[in-house]
Amino acid sequence: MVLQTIVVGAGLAGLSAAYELVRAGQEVQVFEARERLGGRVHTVQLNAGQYGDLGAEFVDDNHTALINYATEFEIKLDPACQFPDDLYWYVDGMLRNRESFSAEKQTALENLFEKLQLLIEKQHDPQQTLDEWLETNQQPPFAKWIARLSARSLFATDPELIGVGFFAYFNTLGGSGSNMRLRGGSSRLVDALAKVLGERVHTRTPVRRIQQTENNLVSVSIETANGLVEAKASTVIVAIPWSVLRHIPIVAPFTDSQQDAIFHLPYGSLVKTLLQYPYRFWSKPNFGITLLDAEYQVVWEPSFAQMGTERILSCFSGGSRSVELSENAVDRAIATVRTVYPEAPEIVTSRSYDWSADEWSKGAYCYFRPGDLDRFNPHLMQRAGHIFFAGEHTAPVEYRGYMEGAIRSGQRAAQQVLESVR
Ligand SMILES: Cc1cc2nc3c(=O)[nH]c(=O)nc-3n(C[C@H](O)[C@H](O)[C@H](O)COP(=O)(O)OP(=O)(O)OC[C@H]3O[C@@H](n4cnc5c(N)ncnc54)[C@H](O)[C@@H]3O)c2cc1C
Repeated sequence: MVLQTIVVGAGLAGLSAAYELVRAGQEVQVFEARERLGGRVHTVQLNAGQYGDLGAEFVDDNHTALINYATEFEIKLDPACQFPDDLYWYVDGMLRNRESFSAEKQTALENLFEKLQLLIEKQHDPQQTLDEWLETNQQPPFAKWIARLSARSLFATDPELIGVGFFAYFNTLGGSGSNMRLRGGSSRLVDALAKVLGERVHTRTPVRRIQQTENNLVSVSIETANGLVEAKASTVIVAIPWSVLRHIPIVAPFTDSQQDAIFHLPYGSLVKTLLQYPYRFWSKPNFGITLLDAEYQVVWEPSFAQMGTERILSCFSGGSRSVELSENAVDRAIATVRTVYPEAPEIVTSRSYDWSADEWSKGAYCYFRPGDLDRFNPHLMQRAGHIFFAGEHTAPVEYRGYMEGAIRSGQRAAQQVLESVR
């Protein structure tokens, strides 16, 4: 039997693609390697009915595709952090927000972002890493410190690796600074999409090989409880990270540039650790987002709008520092929180996840090295024969590394499939 469309991967990209195709009256089957759905969206339950997200969590107010789905599925969005008011830095042993910096530091920050803006207005993708640019442009030490910290905390990579063009471009984008969270956790959206798709979604079915055959069908080898099964489809949407795809044999009419991108698109490293405390031990009702130059570079409170006296802190470690945490991740997160709040009590419970060590994501999300925007970007969302691509890495640059990017890419891939069969 020949299926209409096979979707590989049930993260938000694959599920959105399948959902849009089903809405358009197409037949779809989704194959997911893990036992659970959602991929890098992973809500977990903690004590006392509270929950946290080990993967994606924040929704910007310009993430309209996600907000539209949330409205459609009647999932409420709670306010989270508001930028820049809720942003704090732990500098010289003190918590500071932007207003409490000295005039000299404020000017250094303003100049940094102005110079980055000017840089990309002149050159699309300069051949320098963020670190090289900071040094050659003789930025003051405070500006360098903030920029390096931002690379780790936003892009999950090191300033010695990320291209200054991508860093600058991304920093000039974004919503108004008003952030939200899906009430009940990000997995609620995954569950809502999966509910509509029903039995079309299959878990514990890793795809081991993809091949476009001579008769223009795509043959997909799927591992099942009963062994390897071959399925054939007219079109396939591959919605898995390319950090994983590069390890799967795939035969398709790729261009050299597409192959280059599949094999070399880099992914950041990220450990996210949730610490649940018995009570709130900070003075402000809203913990805000605190950036610090430690093993974890960002700490915030995801339980702000949740019931109960327990409070959760999310700790985020990006780049090479996250790789060094290994099995001590929870202890290191506790120590990081105590750097800022020495009075922090013993935790009630914790959950931690290393996304680089995860077999089905092999990294956090993609980033671009110097020159990568020009080298990879034009090829990421192109089809190869009857094989189409979705996933945050194939979204418009401003939505990369976001749930919004995953959803938009899934919707775009579904549209490409529909146009191809018309
Ligand atoms: C720690 C962390 C924090 C984040 N924070 C935010 C945030 O606050 N806000 C935000 O918007 N975004 C955030 N993101 C990014 C967001 O999670 C991703 O951009 C988005 O979820 C990616 O969705 P996707 O569908 O492209 O990929 P994935 O979610 O990775 O889905 C791919 C799916 O394919 C499956 N798969 C892989 N290989 C195979 C195979 N061979 N066969 C079958 N299935 C396979 C995987 O198991 C997975 O389920 C965060 C990411 C991480 C890791």
